[in-house]
Amino acid sequence: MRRALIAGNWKMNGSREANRELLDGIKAGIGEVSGSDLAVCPPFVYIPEVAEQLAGTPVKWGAQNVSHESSGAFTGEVAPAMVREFGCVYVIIGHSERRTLYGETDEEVAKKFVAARAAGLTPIVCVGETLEEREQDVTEDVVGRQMDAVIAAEGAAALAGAVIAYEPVWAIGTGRTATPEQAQAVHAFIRQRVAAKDANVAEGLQILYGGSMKPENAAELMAKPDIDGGLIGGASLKADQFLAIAKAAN
Ligand SMILES: O=C[C@H](O)COP(=O)(O)O
Repeated sequence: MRRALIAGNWKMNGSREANRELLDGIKAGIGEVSGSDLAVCPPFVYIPEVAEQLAGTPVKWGAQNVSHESSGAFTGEVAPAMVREFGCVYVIIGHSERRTLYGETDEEVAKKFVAARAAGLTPIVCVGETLEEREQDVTEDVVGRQMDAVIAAEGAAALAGAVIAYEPVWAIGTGRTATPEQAQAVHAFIRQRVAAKDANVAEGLQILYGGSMKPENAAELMAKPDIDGGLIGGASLKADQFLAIAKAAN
């Protein structure tokens, strides 16, 4: 039985004050969450303060991106070991905003996956198709290609302990959620893709759904057999909503 993970991707949002308020709210309600693990991924600069505020709580934290390099002349980049030093457990890799707005390729995502693991981080690898790709009926081609790039990097065994997030790009921040059936179909496809290489790893793999997940649709989505939690954007910025999503997995 896979345990659910509810991870908040704060994206480029927050302030020191707003973060404190949000984390205070999460900490106050965490006692009612029993069926899932929780994590938040703030912007880099807030990681040290978030680490202090969450120390000793069951809530883990992570980064939204990392370099595939470990050190050197890479202005503006942050190495995996650096965020690990501040207690990050997770790192989001290959979010569609990174792929679309910053040109990250499948190869780059695969390199970051390798670097993150080498530093002891748990990568949350994002995959997903655009609306145009869904309409052209090439969702499985796109997601399969994105998965294969990661699998090829170090073999399927490297996915043991990693996390995949299926995020249909057309559902991100749009209020338009994939139906539980649409999401389940792609989640099952992802698991199958890994199972073709390593059935045990596939069975244990946490596959999160992301894209306008909110308290109203979380239970229905997570009731599907291959949906093991959520990568939450907008709703992770409100403690009550984030906790309600987490409780939907109880
Ligand atoms: O990483 C999170 C996803 O991009 C989902 O964002 P959203 O919940 O605001 O649609």
